[in-house]
Amino acid sequence: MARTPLIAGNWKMNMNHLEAIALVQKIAFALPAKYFDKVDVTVLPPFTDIRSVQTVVDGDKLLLTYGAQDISAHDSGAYTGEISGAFLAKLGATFVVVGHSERRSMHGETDEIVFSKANAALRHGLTPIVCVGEPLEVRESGDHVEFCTQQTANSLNGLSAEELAKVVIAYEPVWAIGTGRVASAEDAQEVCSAIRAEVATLAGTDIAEGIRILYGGSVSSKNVAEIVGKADVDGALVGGASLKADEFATLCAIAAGGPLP
Ligand SMILES: O=C[C@H](O)COP(=O)(O)O
Repeated sequence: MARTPLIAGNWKMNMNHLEAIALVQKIAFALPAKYFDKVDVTVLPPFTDIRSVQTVVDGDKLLLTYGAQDISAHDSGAYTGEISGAFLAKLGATFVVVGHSERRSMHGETDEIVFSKANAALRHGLTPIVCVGEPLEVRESGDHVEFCTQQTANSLNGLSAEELAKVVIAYEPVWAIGTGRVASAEDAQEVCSAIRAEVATLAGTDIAEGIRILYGGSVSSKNVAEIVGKADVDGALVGGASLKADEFATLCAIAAGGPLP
Protein backbone atom coordinates (compact mmCIF):
# COMPACT_ATOMS: atom_id res chain seq x y z
CA MET A 1 0.00 0.00 0.00
CA ALA A 2 1.36 3.43 -0.91
CA ARG A 3 1.74 5.63 2.16
CA THR A 4 2.31 9.37 1.67
CA PRO A 5 5.47 10.32 3.56
CA LEU A 6 5.06 12.69 6.50
CA ILE A 7 7.75 15.12 7.58
CA ALA A 8 7.01 16.59 11.00
CA GLY A 9 9.14 19.43 12.35
CA ASN A 10 9.29 19.30 16.14
CA TRP A 11 10.54 22.72 17.18
CA LYS A 12 10.80 21.68 20.83
CA MET A 13 11.21 24.73 23.13
CA ASN A 14 12.50 27.01 20.39
CA MET A 15 10.99 30.04 18.61
CA ASN A 16 8.73 32.66 20.15
CA HIS A 17 5.51 33.48 18.31
CA LEU A 18 7.11 36.20 16.17
CA GLU A 19 9.95 33.91 15.15
CA ALA A 20 7.37 31.21 14.46
CA ILE A 21 5.54 33.41 11.96
CA ALA A 22 8.78 34.17 10.15
CA LEU A 23 9.86 30.53 10.06
CA VAL A 24 6.54 29.28 8.68
CA GLN A 25 6.53 31.97 6.01
CA LYS A 26 10.08 31.08 4.99
CA ILE A 27 9.33 27.35 4.84
CA ALA A 28 6.24 28.01 2.72
CA PHE A 29 8.21 30.27 0.37
CA ALA A 30 10.97 27.68 0.00
CA LEU A 31 8.60 24.76 -0.61
CA PRO A 32 6.23 25.42 -3.53
CA ALA A 33 2.79 23.81 -3.73
CA LYS A 34 3.82 21.06 -6.17
CA TYR A 35 5.69 19.17 -3.42
CA PHE A 36 2.59 18.77 -1.30
CA ASP A 37 1.15 16.17 -3.68
CA LYS A 38 3.94 13.85 -2.64
CA VAL A 39 4.70 14.68 0.97
CA ASP A 40 2.69 15.83 3.98
CA VAL A 41 4.49 18.52 5.96
CA THR A 42 3.63 19.63 9.47
CA VAL A 43 5.24 21.91 12.04
CA LEU A 44 4.95 21.37 15.77
CA PRO A 45 5.69 24.66 17.55
CA PRO A 46 5.43 25.48 21.25
CA PHE A 47 1.84 26.02 22.47
CA THR A 48 2.30 29.80 22.65
CA ASP A 49 3.02 29.95 18.90
CA ILE A 50 0.09 27.94 17.63
CA ARG A 51 -2.42 30.78 17.28
CA SER A 52 0.10 32.82 15.29
CA VAL A 53 0.97 29.86 13.08
CA GLN A 54 -2.73 29.24 12.49
CA THR A 55 -3.21 32.84 11.37
CA VAL A 56 -0.39 32.60 8.80
CA VAL A 57 -1.42 29.18 7.51
CA ASP A 58 -5.08 30.16 7.15
CA GLY A 59 -4.43 33.69 5.93
CA ASP A 60 -1.96 32.65 3.24
CA LYS A 61 -3.77 29.36 2.50
CA LEU A 62 -0.57 27.40 3.09
CA LEU A 63 -0.55 23.68 2.44
CA LEU A 64 1.46 22.68 5.48
CA THR A 65 -0.35 21.71 8.66
CA TYR A 66 0.58 22.33 12.27
CA GLY A 67 0.16 20.70 15.62
CA ALA A 68 1.48 20.51 19.17
CA GLN A 69 4.21 18.75 21.12
CA ASP A 70 2.05 17.47 23.95
CA ILE A 71 -1.57 17.18 25.09
CA SER A 72 -3.32 16.67 28.40
CA ALA A 73 -4.90 13.30 29.03
CA HIS A 74 -7.85 15.27 30.43
CA ASP A 75 -10.39 17.38 28.58
CA SER A 76 -10.91 20.21 31.09
CA GLY A 77 -10.76 21.00 34.79
CA ALA A 78 -8.26 21.61 37.56
CA TYR A 79 -5.08 20.60 35.73
CA THR A 80 -2.86 23.65 36.09
CA GLY A 81 -0.54 24.18 33.18
CA GLU A 82 -2.04 21.51 30.96
CA ILE A 83 -3.49 22.00 27.49
CA SER A 84 -6.66 20.22 26.41
CA GLY A 85 -7.04 18.52 23.05
CA ALA A 86 -10.25 20.54 22.72
CA PHE A 87 -8.18 23.74 22.69
CA LEU A 88 -5.79 22.33 20.09
CA ALA A 89 -8.65 21.18 17.89
CA LYS A 90 -10.24 24.63 18.13
CA LEU A 91 -6.94 26.09 16.87
CA GLY A 92 -7.06 23.84 13.81
CA ALA A 93 -4.20 21.58 14.92
CA THR A 94 -3.81 18.35 12.97
CA PHE A 95 -1.09 16.42 14.82
CA VAL A 96 0.10 16.14 18.39
CA VAL A 97 3.27 14.43 19.60
CA VAL A 98 2.64 11.98 22.41
CA GLY A 99 5.29 10.30 24.53
CA HIS A 100 8.35 12.00 23.11
CA SER A 101 11.41 10.56 24.87
CA GLU A 102 12.13 13.98 26.38
CA ARG A 103 8.73 13.87 28.07
CA ARG A 104 9.12 10.22 29.02
CA SER A 105 12.50 10.87 30.64
CA MET A 106 12.08 14.41 32.04
CA HIS A 107 8.39 14.32 32.96
CA GLY A 108 8.00 10.70 33.95
CA GLU A 109 5.53 9.82 31.20
CA THR A 110 4.83 6.11 31.31
CA ASP A 111 3.30 3.98 28.55
CA GLU A 112 0.05 4.24 30.49
CA ILE A 113 0.11 8.04 30.34
CA VAL A 114 1.10 7.92 26.67
CA PHE A 115 -1.89 5.68 26.00
CA SER A 116 -4.22 8.14 27.80
CA LYS A 117 -2.80 11.05 25.83
CA ALA A 118 -3.14 9.19 22.51
CA ASN A 119 -6.76 8.52 23.46
CA ALA A 120 -7.31 12.19 24.31
CA ALA A 121 -5.92 13.21 20.92
CA LEU A 122 -8.22 10.82 19.09
CA ARG A 123 -11.22 12.00 21.14
CA HIS A 124 -10.66 15.48 19.75
CA GLY A 125 -10.00 14.49 16.15
CA LEU A 126 -6.24 15.04 16.38
CA THR A 127 -3.68 12.60 15.01
CA PRO A 128 -1.29 11.45 17.74
CA ILE A 129 2.33 10.92 16.74
CA VAL A 130 3.19 8.29 19.33
CA CYS A 131 6.92 8.09 20.03
CA VAL A 132 8.85 5.00 21.02
CA GLY A 133 12.57 4.32 21.13
CA GLU A 134 15.30 2.65 23.10
CA PRO A 135 18.04 4.24 25.24
CA LEU A 136 21.68 3.56 24.43
CA GLU A 137 22.14 0.75 26.95
CA VAL A 138 19.24 -1.19 25.44
CA ARG A 139 20.67 -0.75 21.94
CA GLU A 140 24.05 -1.96 23.18
CA SER A 141 22.51 -5.01 24.82
CA GLY A 142 20.82 -5.89 21.52
CA ASP A 143 17.29 -5.79 22.95
CA HIS A 144 16.14 -2.73 20.99
CA VAL A 145 13.59 -4.47 18.78
CA GLU A 146 11.84 -6.13 21.69
CA PHE A 147 12.00 -2.91 23.74
CA CYS A 148 10.35 -0.85 20.98
CA THR A 149 7.68 -3.37 20.08
CA GLN A 150 6.81 -3.69 23.77
CA GLN A 151 6.61 0.09 24.14
CA THR A 152 4.38 0.20 21.05
CA ALA A 153 2.07 -2.46 22.43
CA ASN A 154 1.91 -0.88 25.89
CA SER A 155 1.27 2.60 24.47
CA LEU A 156 -1.41 1.56 21.98
CA ASN A 157 -3.04 -1.64 23.22
CA GLY A 158 -6.63 -0.79 24.07
CA LEU A 159 -7.24 1.40 21.04
CA SER A 160 -9.75 -0.09 18.58
CA ALA A 161 -8.50 -1.05 15.13
CA GLU A 162 -10.35 1.97 13.76
CA GLU A 163 -8.54 4.26 16.22
CA LEU A 164 -5.17 2.63 15.59
CA ALA A 165 -5.60 3.29 11.87
CA LYS A 166 -5.50 7.02 12.65
CA VAL A 167 -2.27 6.93 14.67
CA VAL A 168 1.22 7.82 13.45
CA ILE A 169 4.12 6.09 15.23
CA ALA A 170 7.60 7.60 15.46
CA TYR A 171 10.63 5.45 16.18
CA GLU A 172 13.21 7.66 17.84
CA PRO A 173 16.23 5.90 19.33
CA VAL A 174 17.11 8.07 22.32
CA TRP A 175 20.83 7.89 21.58
CA ALA A 176 20.27 9.48 18.15
CA ILE A 177 18.24 12.49 19.31
CA GLY A 178 20.09 15.78 19.04
CA THR A 179 23.42 13.98 19.06
CA GLY A 180 24.23 14.00 15.37
CA ARG A 181 24.55 10.24 15.74
CA VAL A 182 21.93 9.11 13.25
CA ALA A 183 20.82 5.50 13.17
CA SER A 184 21.66 3.81 9.91
CA ALA A 185 18.82 3.40 7.44
CA GLU A 186 19.03 -0.34 8.13
CA ASP A 187 18.67 0.28 11.89
CA ALA A 188 15.59 2.41 11.22
CA GLN A 189 14.10 -0.19 8.89
CA GLU A 190 14.73 -3.04 11.34
CA VAL A 191 12.76 -1.39 14.14
CA CYS A 192 10.07 0.23 11.97
CA SER A 193 9.27 -3.10 10.31
CA ALA A 194 9.06 -4.79 13.74
CA ILE A 195 6.72 -2.02 14.94
CA ARG A 196 4.53 -2.59 11.86
CA ALA A 197 4.42 -6.30 12.66
CA GLU A 198 3.37 -5.43 16.22
CA VAL A 199 0.56 -3.22 14.90
CA ALA A 200 -0.55 -6.13 12.71
CA THR A 201 -0.81 -8.23 15.86
CA LEU A 202 -2.85 -5.53 17.59
CA ALA A 203 -5.13 -4.52 14.72
CA GLY A 204 -4.60 -6.76 11.69
CA THR A 205 -2.50 -6.58 8.56
CA ASP A 206 -4.61 -4.05 6.66
CA ILE A 207 -4.33 -1.47 9.43
CA ALA A 208 -0.62 -2.19 9.84
CA GLU A 209 -0.01 -1.68 6.14
CA GLY A 210 -1.83 1.64 6.18
CA ILE A 211 -0.32 3.40 9.19
CA ARG A 212 2.67 5.66 8.93
CA ILE A 213 5.81 4.94 10.92
CA LEU A 214 8.38 7.72 11.06
CA TYR A 215 12.03 7.72 12.06
CA GLY A 216 13.44 10.50 14.23
CA GLY A 217 16.95 11.27 15.47
CA SER A 218 19.42 13.63 13.78
CA VAL A 219 17.55 13.58 10.46
CA SER A 220 18.83 16.16 7.97
CA SER A 221 18.76 16.81 4.24
CA LYS A 222 21.96 14.74 4.04
CA ASN A 223 20.47 11.48 5.33
CA VAL A 224 16.71 11.73 4.78
CA ALA A 225 16.69 10.12 1.31
CA GLU A 226 18.29 6.92 2.50
CA ILE A 227 16.11 6.73 5.61
CA VAL A 228 12.73 7.34 3.96
CA GLY A 229 13.84 5.11 1.10
CA LYS A 230 13.39 2.10 3.39
CA ALA A 231 10.21 0.09 2.95
CA ASP A 232 8.77 0.60 6.42
CA VAL A 233 9.93 4.17 7.09
CA ASP A 234 7.22 6.60 6.04
CA GLY A 235 8.80 9.91 6.93
CA ALA A 236 10.65 11.66 9.69
CA LEU A 237 10.17 13.48 12.98
CA VAL A 238 12.77 16.20 12.67
CA GLY A 239 14.14 18.29 15.54
CA GLY A 240 17.14 20.56 14.97
CA ALA A 241 16.91 20.58 11.17
CA SER A 242 13.30 21.81 11.31
CA LEU A 243 14.42 25.16 12.75
CA LYS A 244 16.19 26.23 9.56
CA ALA A 245 13.72 27.03 6.77
CA ASP A 246 15.93 26.19 3.80
CA GLU A 247 17.25 22.99 5.35
CA PHE A 248 13.75 21.85 6.33
CA ALA A 249 12.32 22.69 2.91
CA THR A 250 15.14 20.79 1.20
CA LEU A 251 14.57 17.83 3.48
CA CYS A 252 10.83 17.86 2.64
CA ALA A 253 11.53 18.13 -1.08
CA ILE A 254 13.86 15.13 -0.91
CA ALA A 255 11.20 13.14 0.96
CA ALA A 256 8.80 14.10 -1.84
CA GLY A 257 11.21 12.57 -4.33
CA GLY A 258 12.57 15.90 -5.60
CA PRO A 259 13.47 18.01 -7.44
CA LEU A 260 15.34 20.23 -5.00
CA PRO A 261 13.63 23.61 -4.51
O1 LIG B 1 11.32 15.07 17.76
C1 LIG B 1 12.40 15.10 17.18
C2 LIG B 1 13.50 14.32 17.63
O2 LIG B 1 13.64 14.31 19.00
C3 LIG B 1 14.76 14.43 16.86
O3 LIG B 1 15.51 15.56 17.19
P1 LIG B 1 16.83 15.88 16.34
O4 LIG B 1 16.43 15.85 14.89
O5 LIG B 1 17.26 17.23 16.79
O6 LIG B 1 17.79 14.78 16.66
